[in-house]
Amino acid sequence: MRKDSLFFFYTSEGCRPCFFFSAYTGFLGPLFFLSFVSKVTSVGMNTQWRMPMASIPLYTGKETPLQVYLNRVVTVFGLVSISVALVVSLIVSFLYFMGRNKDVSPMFDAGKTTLDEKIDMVIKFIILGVTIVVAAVPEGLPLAVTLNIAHMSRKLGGEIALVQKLSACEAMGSATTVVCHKTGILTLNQMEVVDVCAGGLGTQNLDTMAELSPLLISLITEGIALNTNGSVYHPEGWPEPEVFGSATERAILKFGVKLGMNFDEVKSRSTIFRISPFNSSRKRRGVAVQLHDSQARVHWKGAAKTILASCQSYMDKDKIASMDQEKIFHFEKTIDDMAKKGLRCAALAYRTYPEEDILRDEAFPYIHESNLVLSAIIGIKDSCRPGIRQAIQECRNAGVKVCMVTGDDLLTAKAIATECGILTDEPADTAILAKDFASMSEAQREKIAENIVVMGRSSPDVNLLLLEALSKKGQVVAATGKGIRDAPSLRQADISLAMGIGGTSIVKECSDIIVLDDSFASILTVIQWGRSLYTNVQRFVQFRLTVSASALIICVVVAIHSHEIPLNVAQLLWINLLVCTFGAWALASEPPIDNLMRRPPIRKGEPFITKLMRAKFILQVAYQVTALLCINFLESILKLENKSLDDANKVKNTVIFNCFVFCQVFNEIECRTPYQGNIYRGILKNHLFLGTIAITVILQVIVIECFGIFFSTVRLNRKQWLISIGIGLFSQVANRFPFQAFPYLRN
Ligand SMILES: Nc1ncnc2c1ncn2[C@@H]1O[C@H](COP(=O)(O)OP(=O)(O)OP(=O)(O)O)[C@@H](O)[C@H]1O
Ligand SMILES: [Ca+2]
Repeated sequence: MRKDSLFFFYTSEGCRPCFFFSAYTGFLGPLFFLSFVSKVTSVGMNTQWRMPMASIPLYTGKETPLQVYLNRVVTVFGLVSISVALVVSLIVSFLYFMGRNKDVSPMFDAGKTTLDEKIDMVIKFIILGVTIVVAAVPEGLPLAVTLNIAHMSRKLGGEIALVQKLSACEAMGSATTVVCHKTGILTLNQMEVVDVCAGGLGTQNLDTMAELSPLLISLITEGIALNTNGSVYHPEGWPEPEVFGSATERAILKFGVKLGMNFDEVKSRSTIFRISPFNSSRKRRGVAVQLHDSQARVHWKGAAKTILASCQSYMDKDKIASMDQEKIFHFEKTIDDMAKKGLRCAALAYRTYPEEDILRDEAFPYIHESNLVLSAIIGIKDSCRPGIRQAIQECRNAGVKVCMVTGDDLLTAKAIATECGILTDEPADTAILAKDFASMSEAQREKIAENIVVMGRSSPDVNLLLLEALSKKGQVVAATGKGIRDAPSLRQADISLAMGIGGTSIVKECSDIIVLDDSFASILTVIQWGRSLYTNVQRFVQFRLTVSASALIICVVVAIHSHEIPLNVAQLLWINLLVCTFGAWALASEPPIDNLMRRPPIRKGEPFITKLMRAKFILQVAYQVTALLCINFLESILKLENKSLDDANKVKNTVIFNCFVFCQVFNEIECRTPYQGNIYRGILKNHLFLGTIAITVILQVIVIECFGIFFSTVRLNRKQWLISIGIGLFSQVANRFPFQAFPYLRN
C-alpha cells in the first residue's frame, strides 16, 4: 500500500486538529480512511491555514535581477556594435564605390568593374559588418550568473543550505539585516530543566526535588503527563525512557520522569475532554481532564508570567495557600532571576472542580483560565551554539545587523543576546517587548526599527510589523521562519530562510533558502557566498567587456583603414568559446575571499560597474588596442619585409590573433579581483582556475600549430610566439597603474 496524500485541516483558533483525511491506494484500488477526532468546523479557505497559505510566494522561472541587468548590458552592447558595423560597412562601401581606396583589388572603376565583382565586394563588406558584430556582442554575460549560482549551490548544498530561489543567492550579498529566531539558530535547541521553584521553597536544582511533598509531585507530574502533545516511551531493556515532542516539551517531560512520573499510568487514570493547544500568541497550553474519582481538573502550562497572572493561590508544601501581594512579588522575582540567567521560564498550574460543575457549565467551550493554583515554576536552559559570538561579530564587521526575535521573555532574550554578542553596550542597541512595538504608530515603528536588536515575547504578526518597518527604511532583510504562521513574514522579507531542522515542511517549501543545520554560522556562509557571487560576476563582466571592446575597436580601425579585418569570424568564435566560456567558468570558481566580509553590504542601487572597474577597463582596452594596432601597422616589428604581401598578411593576422588570446589569458588573471589587491593571492589553491587557464593555452597552441587551415592561420616561429606571449604578459604591467592614488576611484 502506498501513502498518496495526507491532508490535515486546522480549525479556528483554540480548537484542536479536527480530522485527518488520508487516501491510500494500492492494487486493490483506492481505499479511504477517515478518522474523526471531533466535529469539523471549517475547511479550506476558512481554516487557520488559509491566511499563511494564501501568502506563500509562487515560484516562477524568473531571471534574477543581475541576469536581467546583464541582459540589458548585452542588448546595449549589441545595439552599439550593430550600429557601428552598419556605419563601418557603409563607409567602406562608400569609399570603394567612390574609387577612393587604392589597396583593394580590383579597384572600383565605373567603366571596368563587372556586376559580379561589385556583388562580391558588397558581400565582402557585409561579412565585414557581421564580423564586427560577432566580435563585440558579449553574449555570455548572463551565463556567468548561472554558472556562479550553480557553483555556489553545489558548494552550499552539501550541508549548509539548499537554494530554492536563484535570485536569493544574489540578494543575500546585499543583506543588511538578519532577523532570526533565537531557538535553534543562536542556541542549540537542546533544552533541559535546570531550576525549579515549587512547594513554597526557593529556587532549587533537580537533585533536591525529593524534598517536595508527594501530593505536590503527583499534581506536577499529572499536569506534565496530561497537558502535553509529546510522549514518553519506555523501550524494553533500556534504562532511560525516550521522550518525543518539541524541545521544550521534551525538557519538561524529562523533568517529569525525573520526578518519578509514570506517563502511561497517569494517562490511563484519566480522560481528556478538552484541549487548548499551545500557540505562539497565547504561549500556554491547557487541558480539562476527568479523573476517575468523580473529580475534574484543568491543567495549564505556559510562559511563567502569564500563568502566574491567572493564579489566585499556590501550593505551599502540600497545602493550597492564597497568593498575596508579597508572594506575587516573590514569584515574579524568582522568574526574573531565572530569566536573567538566560533560562526559558515556564509555569505549571491547575484547578480542581467537582466533575458535574464542569460538565454542567454550558458557557464552557473553553477551559477555565482563572483562579488557578500555581504548582511549579521551571527554568529551562538552552545553551548558545559554540562559536556563535564570533559568527555574530563577523556579521557585524561585514556591516550586517543581527536582530533576534524570540517568544521568550525580554529578560531571557536579553541574557541570551548579550551572551551571543548581539546586544552590546552600544547606546543605539535596543531591546523591546513585542507588545510595546506593536502598540506604536507606524512612524514610530519605522523610527526605531533599525536600532532593535532584541525583541522578546514576539509572535509572527509582530515579526511581520518589524520586517515591514525595516524594509520601509530601505533595509534588505533576511528573515528566518519555522512554522506556517511565519509565512507572511517570510514573504515580506527580501530573503526568506527556512530552518532545516526546526522548520515545518510547508515553511521549507515556501522559503528561498533552507538553512540545513539551523545554525547562524550557515546564514553567515550564505551571505559570504552571496557577496562572492556578485564579485565573481563583476570580475567576469569586466573581463568580457574588455574582450568585446578591444575586438570592436581593433576591427573598426583596421576595417576602415584597409577594408580587411585582422580577426576572421572563425577566430572570433573561437575566442568567444574558449576565452569567454572558460573564462566565465574560471572566474566563477573563485572561492569567497576574506576581505569580502570586511566591506559593507552591496547597497541597493549601487552601480554594478564601479568607477575602479571602469578605470581598469579603459586602461586595459587602451593597452590591447595600442599593442595590436602597432603590430598591424608597424611592419618592422615582425620583420616581414622579404615575404610576399599575402604571406606577410597571414603571419601578421595570426600574430594578432595569438596576441589577442594571450592578452585575454593574462587579463583573466587580472580580473580575479575587481577591487584593489593582490591578484595572485590564492591562485595556486584554485586548481579549477589554473586548469582552465592551462587548457586555454594548450588549445591555443594546438590551433595555431595544427589546425591553421580552419582558422586561416599559419604556424608561427619562436620569435613570433615570444612576441605574442610578451604582449599578453605586458598587459599586467598596464594594470600596475597606481589606481590607489586617485581617491575618486575608491568606491
Ligand atoms: N511546550 C511548552 N509548554 C509550555 N510553555 C511553553 C512551551 N513552549 C514554549 N513555552 C513558553 O512560551 C514561551 C514562548 O514560546 P514560543 O514557542 O512562542 O517561542 P519560540 O518560538 O520557541 O521562541 P524562538 O522565537 O526563540 O524560537 C516560552 O518562553 C515558554 O515560556
Ligand atoms: Ca561575441
